[in-house]
Amino acid sequence: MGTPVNIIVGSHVWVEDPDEAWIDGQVSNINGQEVEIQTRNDKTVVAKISQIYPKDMEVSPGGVDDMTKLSYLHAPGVLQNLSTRYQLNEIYTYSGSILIAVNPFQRLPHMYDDHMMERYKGAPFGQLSPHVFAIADVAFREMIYEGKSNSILVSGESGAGKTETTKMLMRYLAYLGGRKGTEGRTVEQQVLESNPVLEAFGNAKTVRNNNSSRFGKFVELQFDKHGKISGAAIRTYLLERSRVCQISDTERNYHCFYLLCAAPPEEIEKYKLGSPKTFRYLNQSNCYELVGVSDAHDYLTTRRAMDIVGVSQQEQDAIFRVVAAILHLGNIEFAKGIEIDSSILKDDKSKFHLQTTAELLMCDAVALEDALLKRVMITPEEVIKRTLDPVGATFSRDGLAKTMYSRLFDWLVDKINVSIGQDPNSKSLIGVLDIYGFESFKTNSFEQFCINFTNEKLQQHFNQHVFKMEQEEYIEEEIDWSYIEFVDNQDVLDLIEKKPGGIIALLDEACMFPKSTHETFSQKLYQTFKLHKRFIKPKLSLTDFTIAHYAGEVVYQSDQFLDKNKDYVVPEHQDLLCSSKCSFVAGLFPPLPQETTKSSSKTSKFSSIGSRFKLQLQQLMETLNSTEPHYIRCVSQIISLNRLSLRMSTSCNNYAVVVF
Ligand SMILES: Nc1ncnc2c1ncn2[C@@H]1O[C@H](COP(=O)(O)OP(=O)(O)OP(=O)(O)O)[C@@H](O)[C@H]1O
Repeated sequence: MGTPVNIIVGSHVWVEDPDEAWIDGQVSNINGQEVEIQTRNDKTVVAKISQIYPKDMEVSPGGVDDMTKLSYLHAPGVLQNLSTRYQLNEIYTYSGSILIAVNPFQRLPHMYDDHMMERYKGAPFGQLSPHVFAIADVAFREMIYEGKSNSILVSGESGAGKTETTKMLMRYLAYLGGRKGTEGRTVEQQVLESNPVLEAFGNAKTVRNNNSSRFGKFVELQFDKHGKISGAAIRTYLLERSRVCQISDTERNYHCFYLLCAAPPEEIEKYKLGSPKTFRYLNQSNCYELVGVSDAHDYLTTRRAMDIVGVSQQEQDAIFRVVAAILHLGNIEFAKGIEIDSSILKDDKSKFHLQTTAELLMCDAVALEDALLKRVMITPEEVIKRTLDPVGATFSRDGLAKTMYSRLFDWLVDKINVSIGQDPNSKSLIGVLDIYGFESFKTNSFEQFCINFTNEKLQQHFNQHVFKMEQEEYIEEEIDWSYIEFVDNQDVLDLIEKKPGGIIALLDEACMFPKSTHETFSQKLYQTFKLHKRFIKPKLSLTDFTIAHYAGEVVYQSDQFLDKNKDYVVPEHQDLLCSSKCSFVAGLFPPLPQETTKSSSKTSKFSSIGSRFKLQLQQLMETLNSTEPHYIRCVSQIISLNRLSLRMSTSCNNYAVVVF
């Protein structure tokens, strides 16, 4: 809705434009609720009066460094301000206490050098130009002077600059809380060096970003009573498992695969590797190299970073053995066997890759073949070996690759945490959250569902924070605050996570019931949420479903929801790797706890990715709720500024712009 000001003939206004999102012009005629505008590009546009916005003619040509200084707080005004500043290389702008960071897509070393850090150290907020260091500085000072834990939440869509921003925050906090002149591996050094390691194993090239993090991350820096970093913990969320086996063209698999293929010759020989083009898990896309990146160089950098975060040479060797094994595993192909629904290794090449996989994983080659091709079924009468057809065997192979990779990633995170060490006596912390932003693609699967669930949670946290700030401000000014509107998205959260009866609970139920399909699951959703105002059944599909999220409607394709939700390792794979002669590999597959009683039902044994993720999010929210939050919203480029949806908070000026 347009801002309620008097629009008359001659008023300067903003109106929507299909090319530029918003264009300015002058009102030339008013006819009831319809207004005619002569736009800057000499077009005549007719729009409803409620759809136009007054243009601030007094705003300085360089824009304002804080949106709350704008006369009119509306989407076109805010976007215009960001755009003006961006053209002057001012990538940071405040909106009250929130920082908006526009991705510069170029290195700006002078913005982040030691001199800059020194300038921002202790400077009152708002005294200097908006900057990521200023946010970190406030968090640090609040922690020191008020003894409070703080958190910095970095959000934005893929490629917007969250990870780069997070790195700057960590560097600045390490600068403030580091121990100068300390020899050896300090906590802050290890935290900073954990980046290249996690990026090698958790980042990949996507359509939008050459170095896209395919997991969420919360880094908790613990401080001692002198304000020095005394420990740290890294928590990661929901690594994209499907990428290990499936990539679309122009994208790449996880960086580590290409790094290893570019390793020094003796390692290539040791792991029997070759060009990435020869591996199925890599050659589904034609993209092998990244402009301006040397995989050979990054391999050595990753190795060095692993040294610093405390991964021993022996462990590094085992890690890359598993990475190589996954590549060889992906090259094992299957053909139909003689018996019905059975399969055999397709050819000699497949036999070679099976043999190599077994050697690298230090397990028995025949046992590996059996684990890929057969399933053991235990009935009350007997134990039956069932064979898998080639489709089933391929599915089994990919399942094994994904499980190995995600366990390897979790191992690395645990190792980094153990080696950095926690400070049990720390009284305060600063947490930095770098997590995937809201996603809505042409096809949206379980991953998007979880990502958007996360964003609903964070949005609620943000709403609650803004509401609290507004209340405090009103109380201070002795104004009745009972009429402040509280924007709430609890209804979407209930739809997703309510127990029983939410989508995650229904999905778990479907996964536990052997006869369920994505069709029956979708039917159950349609029945249950027939009247839910946030749930929509699309007219033309029998299995898709739409959720009306706070940031817009997203249509989800349910066909892989059941598979992707099952947190299940095939017992044959578990047994195979648990008995590997390599203690590292065996350690990734620790023996499962024995069933103690016969009555332990399916329900208690069943574990799902969705429910585990829900629990992780709950814990994250508890941590965030116990901290003083600060927000940074990253925006990918000026073009996406136009798409940026903005919502205005109802009252308080300081927190007036709610940016998604
Ligand atoms: N402050 C910055 N200075 C220079 N370059 C930047 C900055 N922020 C982002 N970039 C550039 O944009 C690219 C994408 O940024 P980044 O990886 O941080 O995005 P992201 O929001 O974390 O994306 P994803 O969600 O896909 O991981 C970086 O590789 C870098 O080239």
